[in-house]
Amino acid sequence: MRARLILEDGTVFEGTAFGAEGESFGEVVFNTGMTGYQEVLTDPSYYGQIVTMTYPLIGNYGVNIDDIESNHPHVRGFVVREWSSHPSNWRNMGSLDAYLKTNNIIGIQGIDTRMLTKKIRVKGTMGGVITTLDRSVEEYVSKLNTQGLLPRDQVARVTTKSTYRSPGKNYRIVAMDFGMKSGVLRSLVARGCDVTVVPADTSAEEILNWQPHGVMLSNGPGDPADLTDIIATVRQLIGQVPIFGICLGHQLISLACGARTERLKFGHRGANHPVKDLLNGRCYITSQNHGYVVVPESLPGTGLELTHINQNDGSVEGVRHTEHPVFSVQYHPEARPGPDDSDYLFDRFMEIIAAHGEGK
Ligand SMILES: NC(=O)CC[C@H](N)C(=O)O
Repeated sequence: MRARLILEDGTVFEGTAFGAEGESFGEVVFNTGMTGYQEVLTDPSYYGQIVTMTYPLIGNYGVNIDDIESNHPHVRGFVVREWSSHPSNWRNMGSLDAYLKTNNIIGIQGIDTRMLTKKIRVKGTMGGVITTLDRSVEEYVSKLNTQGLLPRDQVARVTTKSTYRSPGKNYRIVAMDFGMKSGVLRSLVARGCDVTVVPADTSAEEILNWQPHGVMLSNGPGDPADLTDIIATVRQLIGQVPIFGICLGHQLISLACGARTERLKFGHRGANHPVKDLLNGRCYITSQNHGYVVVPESLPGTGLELTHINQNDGSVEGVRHTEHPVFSVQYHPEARPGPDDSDYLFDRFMEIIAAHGEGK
């Protein structure tokens, strides 16, 4: 069946449908990972986005029940050069096509994903629609240019509805779930932590009532500056308890301290972004998925100092507080998908908690 991807600037890509049928609007972004498509599909940070994979063959190892980062896919659409109809892997439990159909995600394949990616790189992230319907291009373009593409309450839509706990014998951690990948929870559980996962609108008072040794601020979708209530909560927590922020969590810490965030032209999404840790001088290959970034010029006077920089574009990849046990990174130390190079940051969190306990 014919499918089209139409961008807000009027560009039309003709391909064939895979996954579900119909039409789906979203923000068109690209991910450069060669593998990890199931983790990408299920990462709640991609809520509202149509994701293009730049690697030309996707689906070749099928899908399974382990490589998921949440209960179901969150992308609005999936774009590939070619999907593999004959997946082969010892863990394979089904095809990508069937998985997308089951989860009602519309896909398009057979388009020039290289041209699409170059267009996004030049013009920046754009709105788009994948459709198998016969509506006119003009109709779609006018809709894309007039309607607000993404809701502003994305975090409220993907956060846990109720508090849950993963018991452990090590430190008590409260994780604020803004659309948390399960990899974050797994990395804490792997260190024996007793983790209580709370909804995004939980107050600082409620969080401190759990008497946590540390608070984890998770990744999540959308523009961090929209989350004024959560920023106020984070501000109240700083100085009370050790805090580690990942991606959206990092942006919220920065905003809570008075720094600013801005939208990147086309974002960082992939599994091989080089980041330098200024504290140990080493470069790490990191897993990334973000469209916003902390403005470096806004850091002075906030109490935050730069700890990590992106080696490709020099952007802010990590900060720490100079007075309080608070630190954060813009990328994904939990990997999934991507390299485990930055796993040591969870150990750093444990060390910071231990040092904080001794100082009391
Ligand atoms: N993975 C994330 O937490 C993404 C954070 C934020 N939504 C951004 O796009 O920058």
